[in-house]
Amino acid sequence: MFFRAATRSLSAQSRQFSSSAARQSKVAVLGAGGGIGQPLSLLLKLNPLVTELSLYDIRGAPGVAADVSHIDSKSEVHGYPADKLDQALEGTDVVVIPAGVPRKPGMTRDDLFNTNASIVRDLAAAIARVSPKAHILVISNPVNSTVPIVSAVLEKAGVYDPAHVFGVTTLDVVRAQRFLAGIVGADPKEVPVTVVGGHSGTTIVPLLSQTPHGKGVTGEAYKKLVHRIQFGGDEVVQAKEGAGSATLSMAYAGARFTGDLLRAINGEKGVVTPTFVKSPLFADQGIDFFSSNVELGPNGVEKILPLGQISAEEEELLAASLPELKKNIEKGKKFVSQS
Ligand SMILES: NC(=O)c1ccc[n+]([C@@H]2O[C@H](COP(=O)([O-])OP(=O)(O)OC[C@H]3O[C@@H](n4cnc5c(N)ncnc54)[C@H](O)[C@@H]3O)[C@@H](O)[C@H]2O)c1
Ligand SMILES: O=C(O)C[C@H](O)C(=O)O
Repeated sequence: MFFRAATRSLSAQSRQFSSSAARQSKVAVLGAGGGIGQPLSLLLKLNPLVTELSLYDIRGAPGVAADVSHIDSKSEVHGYPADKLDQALEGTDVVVIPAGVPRKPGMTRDDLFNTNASIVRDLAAAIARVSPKAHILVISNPVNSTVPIVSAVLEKAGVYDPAHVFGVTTLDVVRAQRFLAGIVGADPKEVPVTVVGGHSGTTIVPLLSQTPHGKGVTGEAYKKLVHRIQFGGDEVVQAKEGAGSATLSMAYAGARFTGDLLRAINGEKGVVTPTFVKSPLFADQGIDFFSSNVELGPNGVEKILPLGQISAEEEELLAASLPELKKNIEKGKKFVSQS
């Protein structure tokens, strides 16, 4: 039931809600002019649960908005240039942040920290001031650090609600399902995979043993599959040869997670998907942000689900992920405390 909800396709979401009365949901995209921002804005325009779309970027958002606004779905679209961030955020229920620089070959996500940390910090400060009750979906890398940055900025401003801040790790789930399906010859929708931990290299931990198809992949094939899921982002970065990282698959993943949240906000029960949130699961080890299956509800994070039974190999992957995750989280927190 949980997995079915988490893996529902965008078109299924649209079909389900196109005829039912939904509440008003204003969604803002910060970084809407970029490689992810543009197709993400397109996909959000197609979601009937989005009633107003607010597109902001320091470059090009009014043009993207004019273009997307001609699509014959119901929502209103407005574009805002660099000096109109506050207007873009006014009255938003959900803010999705793909603003920031992407990797080039040879870089790690952490190499983006110096540029993206201040971008995300400043956007979070504006959200804290203008729309403090909004749900914030962070795509900008390094997610393991940018989510703690957003959280710390909101905390400093006295408006932090941990149930409203999410790191979007859906692309790891999308990849895990696609790659596993390719190996076992199944439809990706039928091979749901929970991916936990963080969103970079070895902090990405797929729990393949929890699915019948995943359990059947062993030995060298298992090792190769785990590596491909953990380093799928590098595959795209290398193939794009310096022109950026995943944009189209990320737009799909971002729209899927936003759609999941909007369905939960609209009262649908049993919407469960992995996301990187403030979490008690490893807090006793000083890791207070972690991605795991989360049940979403009208107020965002409804319930953080335990990892469940995992294999000895997954125990090892998890143990290997925690020190890096802890370092990334602390780096984000320190950046805000020293700002
Ligand atoms: N979470 C994930 O799974 C995931 C997947 C892919 C990419 N990413 C990350 O998403 C980010 C964006 O990637 P991209 O390929 O779209 O990059 P891009 O360079 O194509 O687009 C980024 C956009 O952000 C805008 N921007 C920069 N500073 C801004 C600010 N202060 N306010 C508003 N907009 C601003 C730029 O003008 C640009 O249009 C990168 O950090 C990338 O690493 C995350
Ligand atoms: O790999 C990247 O830098 C972008 C993104 O985090 C991804 O997983 O594709």
